[in-house]
Amino acid sequence: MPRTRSVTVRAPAKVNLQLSVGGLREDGFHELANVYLAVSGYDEITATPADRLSLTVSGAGAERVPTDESNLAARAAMLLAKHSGAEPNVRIHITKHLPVAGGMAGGSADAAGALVACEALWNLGVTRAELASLSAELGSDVPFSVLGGAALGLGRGEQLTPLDCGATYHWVFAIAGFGLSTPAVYAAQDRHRQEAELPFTAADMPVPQPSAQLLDALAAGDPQALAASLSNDLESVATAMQPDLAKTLAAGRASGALAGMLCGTGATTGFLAADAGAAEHIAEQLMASGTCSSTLVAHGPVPGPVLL
Ligand SMILES: C[C@@](CO)(OP(=O)(O)O)[C@H](O)COP(=O)(O)OP(=O)(O)OC[C@H]1O[C@@H](n2ccc(N)nc2=O)[C@H](O)[C@@H]1O
Ligand SMILES: Nc1ncnc2c1ncn2[C@@H]1O[C@H](COP(=O)(O)OP(=O)(O)O)[C@@H](O)[C@H]1O
Repeated sequence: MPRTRSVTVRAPAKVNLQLSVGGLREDGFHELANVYLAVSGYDEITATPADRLSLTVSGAGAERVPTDESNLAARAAMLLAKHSGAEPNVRIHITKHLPVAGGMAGGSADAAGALVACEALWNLGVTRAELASLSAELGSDVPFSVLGGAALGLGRGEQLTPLDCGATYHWVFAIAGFGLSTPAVYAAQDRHRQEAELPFTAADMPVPQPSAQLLDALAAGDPQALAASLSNDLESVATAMQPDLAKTLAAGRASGALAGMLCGTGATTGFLAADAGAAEHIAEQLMASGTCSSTLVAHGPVPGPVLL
């Protein structure tokens, strides 16, 4: 029996511990070796029975999120309804806390949250693994947002293998006052490779591989070793597009972070801290530096979307 009352889910952000970008494929996506970690910053997604599909958004950056059928959460509800033969008769409300176009997979979190909320509302008995596999058509990051935890993502990021984490890792995220478009950053990386006369197509480049050093450090629960293994191939091109990011990275590193890096395609920067106390200190220093608009102190791994 479908539920008659609202279902609310909180859905986490992600950080990429390794983002190795291989060649451009004919379908317009890049081959990746993408190591994901779900972290404790969340959007909330509420699904309420209704006589048609509708969507509203509130919270930070809500004015930059579409409320029509292009919203990833609305697309998720339509996809699940089609898959299960249900009618997408649901009112979805998203409360944004995650940065929009921030490289933390906020939109993917909203899609994952909508899938989990609608699955519960319509009482479909679809497993989390099925939701993850279904969700790949919504976006490359959405399957990870459905599963959470830590995982290696191959292909365009959607082919997931769960990873062991030997510890909870503490992070500070510096939210920028601007966003960066994911396709624009990937395209800038391709242009850079072409201008440098480097190979840039999947036909001419090897498939990127996960770093054994990173996976060992992650499993060992050693933040110092993890810090030494973090990498993001898109950091230099994104920093060239938004030079202010270099100032934020410098400020976080100077305040005692074990490492600082761009989150995905940005514009958020992430700083790994030795422990929870160090994370609070780094967040204070980052705000005092004036190089970001806000900070998020978070830890990971955390599970995927959870019913509240
Ligand atoms: C860079 C990453 C790292 O996790 O995250 P963000 O920084 O955006 O959060 C992802 O690759 C983003 O995944 P996602 O945001 O789901 O992207 P999608 O909707 O699948 O694709 C949007 C566009 O990004 C580019 N794209 C995406 C994934 C990929 N492997 N190669 C690409 O070239 C393509 O131009 C594509 O049209
Ligand atoms: N539910 C959603 N939340 C945020 N952005 C969304 C959503 N649905 C669609 N979008 C669009 O996707 C773009 C990327 O959003 P987001 O997922 O926040 O960033 P990123 O891909 O950098 O992690 C936004 O600029 C917005 O236009």
